[in-house]
Amino acid sequence: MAALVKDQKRSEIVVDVKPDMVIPGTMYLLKEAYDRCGEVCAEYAKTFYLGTLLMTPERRRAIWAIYVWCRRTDELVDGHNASHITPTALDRWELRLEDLFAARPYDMLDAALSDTVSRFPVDIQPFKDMIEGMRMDLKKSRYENFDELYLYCYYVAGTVGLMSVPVMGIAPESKATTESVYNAALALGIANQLTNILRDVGEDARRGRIYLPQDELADAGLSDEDIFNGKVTDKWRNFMKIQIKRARMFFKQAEQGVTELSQASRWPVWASLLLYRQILDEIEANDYNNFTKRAYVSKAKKLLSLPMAYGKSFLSPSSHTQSSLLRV
Ligand SMILES: CC(C)=CCC/C(C)=C/CC/C(C)=C/CC/C(C)=C/[C@@H]1[C@@H](COP(=O)(O)OP(=O)(O)O)[C@]1(C)CC/C=C(\C)CC/C=C(\C)CCC=C(C)C
Ligand SMILES: [Mn+2]
Repeated sequence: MAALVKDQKRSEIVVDVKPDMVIPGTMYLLKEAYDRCGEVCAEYAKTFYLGTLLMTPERRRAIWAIYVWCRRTDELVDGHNASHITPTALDRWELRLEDLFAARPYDMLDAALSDTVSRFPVDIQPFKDMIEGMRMDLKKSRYENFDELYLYCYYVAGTVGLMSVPVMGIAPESKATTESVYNAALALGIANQLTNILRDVGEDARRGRIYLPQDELADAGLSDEDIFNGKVTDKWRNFMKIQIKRARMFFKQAEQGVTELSQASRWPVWASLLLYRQILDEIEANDYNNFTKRAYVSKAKKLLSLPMAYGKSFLSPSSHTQSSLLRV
């Protein structure tokens, strides 16, 4: 959060940015705003930031602006001041979102996103839905079944995919339907969030939260108490195997869509997909102890993923002979 608040003074300068009208000084301020988003992104998500460097400059800075808005939204409920956050504060954050979509940004980071949404066909709904996910997080700490958990994952993570595709762009030569690409983007968000949840079981339990389907826990002969006790048993291992399998299924679903994105956008997406998916391998390598051991992908493995992602980014989009993703 320090990176977000570091330049509060400068943040008061940018108001009412009209993207295509050059008011003396405005372009400079906008550049500064985007640069700040890049810095935040580099600080919080180094590998992902590296990945964005291959994108076209306009797309790259737009993704940074979206990243920063998501990070700030998450910080509202997970950051240092989280205990003071009420649904009213989230309502105010949503009004601020509406203002920035109407070209009335509140601070410099909002100004960057305001400019982004004026340049790319980004819809406000996924942003509103992410705020809804944060509201859900404030009032709910258990999920009855996978449907309920899926909805939460859509709100806080699937939305990121929907926000990003209009910026990343679909390859002009792709024959895939727009709908299928959005579905893949949604699947990547869900896969990432399920992975997050499986990695953080212990950490979340210590905050009294269990983001696992209660009915599936019961089917596996497990209760909340077992999670709070944090003992790795065969019941737990079997339960985890099923959860990991499902997360991998969503990653698989996402894979086909990555190839349909514009060439320069594929690398960062492949990189994040490969990196995040490896967290699941690490949970297995930890013998499913996600209570006291944090699954962590080593720097060496991370580095190895980058050329692999780069290679995959040259796979061609679907041709007219591949039917499952066809654009109609
Ligand atoms: C066709 C196709 C596959 C297109 C690609 C679509 C795409 C770019 C999908 C991105 C999916 C993605 C990276 C989702 C993020 C999921 C995530 C980790 C959400 C986290 C939510 C809250 O969880 P929690 O509080 O439990 O987690 P922490 O303990 O706090 O970590 C989030 C933290 C919500 C906030 C999300 C972000 C800060 C990430 C935003 C990322 C982007 C805008 C960039 C996406 C671009 C790339 C290249 C991955
Ligand atoms: Mn969080």
